[in-house]
Amino acid sequence: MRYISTRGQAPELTFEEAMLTGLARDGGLYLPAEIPAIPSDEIAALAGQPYEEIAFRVMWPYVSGSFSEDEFRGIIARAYEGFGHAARAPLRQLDANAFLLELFHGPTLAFKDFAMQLIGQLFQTALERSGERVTIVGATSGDTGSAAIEAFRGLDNVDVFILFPHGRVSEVQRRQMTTPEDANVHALALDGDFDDCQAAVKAMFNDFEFRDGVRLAGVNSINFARVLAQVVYYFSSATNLGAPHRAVDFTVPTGNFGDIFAGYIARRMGLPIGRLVVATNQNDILHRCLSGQGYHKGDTIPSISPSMDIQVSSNFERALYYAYDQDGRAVAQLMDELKTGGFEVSQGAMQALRETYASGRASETETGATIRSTLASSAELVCPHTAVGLKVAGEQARPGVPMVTLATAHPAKFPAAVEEASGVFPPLPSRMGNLYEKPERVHRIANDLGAIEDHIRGHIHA
Ligand SMILES: Cc1ncc(COP(=O)(O)O)c(C=O)c1O
Ligand SMILES: N[C@@H](CCOP(=O)(O)O)C(=O)O
Repeated sequence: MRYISTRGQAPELTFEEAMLTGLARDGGLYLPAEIPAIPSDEIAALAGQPYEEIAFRVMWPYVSGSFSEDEFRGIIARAYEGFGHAARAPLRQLDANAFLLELFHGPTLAFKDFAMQLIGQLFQTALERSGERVTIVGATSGDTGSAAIEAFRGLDNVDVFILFPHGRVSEVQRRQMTTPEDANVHALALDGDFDDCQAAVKAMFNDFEFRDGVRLAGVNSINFARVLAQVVYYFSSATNLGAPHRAVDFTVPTGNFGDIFAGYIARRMGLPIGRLVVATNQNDILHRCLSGQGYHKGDTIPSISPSMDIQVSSNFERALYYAYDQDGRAVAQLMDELKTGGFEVSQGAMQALRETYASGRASETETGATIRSTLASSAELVCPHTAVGLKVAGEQARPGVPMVTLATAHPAKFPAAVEEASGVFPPLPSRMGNLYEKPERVHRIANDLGAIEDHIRGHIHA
């Protein structure tokens, strides 16, 4: 399997090379040159299999040139052994056709663990083989950072630097990033918002001297391995609900578009997903775009679902690549226009997007009301991101078609917002230990590329 850039101007890579490379050298995002299809009978045979077996069968065609079968089975086993639920991604029924896919049983209580635990193992295997070391730099609005730190802390051949927006993540998210004692973990609180953090990471990748000098690697969803790991739970949940013999719809609380794009890949592989519904909070640039208003950046407004407070939705570039018939030049042109504020989507591309994606938004009031109403109707306390999804799923549900909403984080990651909405304080699961009592270690940093690069160069420990 070869991997190509959405902008068409970077070298083609293997899976392992693309995984260790992060952003393509033309600024684009890597994608498999072809998306392998799984025949219907093989999809049917996934029903009832352990999560790890489904993960192997779904991902194997993408990675087989880079890892042996035994290696990859071992990687998957180690990635998910620490999850707090035997099913890894259990489905919970809310009513006749409404389901929650619980993706928060991993070590940091968010869906990011599904991919990050896996790529932690993939990186270790690849780096031990090559004897190389890398510097991981990531941007987070809260969950990617904690999951990345958990997956890479303590490794000798990796330093992990995480940029998060100062004052704009929840206390639990911040503590998950600032309390690990490992010398290779570096939490950086940036004076700016998530988009500033993400722009800084992309700028570091585009500074080739810095990039090559520190052997930069990325674990944001610019890394296709992140997206690939998330394809698996679409298969595990849909086959549990009767796929491939019937279609299933999904609603995905969306910010950087990685999670919902994984659903698109699953659909292209043959999983009968009817609709993929993008659910946004009040930072609704994606909903506006999918409603035909173009993609135009505004100010990011802090919300009670902070992990989705995003304007530049990184993986939307991958969706545009397919909507524009895999025309890298057209994508590069749109991304150039985005630098100065935004772009219009052509009629043909808009039609292609609408064939796959529907969308909706939830205001702050609606998010809080959904946390309350879900608790009342289903005795289920949900996090604000999941509540955004449930509100939109309620509007988009179709008679007779199961609608699965992705429960992307545990409510205990956002206790203040959940308690204010519901009157119930969500306690941290006991496996999180004494997170609230541990000392924090964090470096506050200006939104200045030179200062960030200098800090990173000066703090690589290996
Ligand atoms: C809890 C939570 N829900 C939803 C999202 C949005 O996911 P994506 O960025 O893949 O669209 C995020 C951030 O990634 C998140 O942390
Ligand atoms: N919501 C994310 C933002 C980064 O997204 P990623 O999927 O590209 O890593 C977060 O929690 O950090």
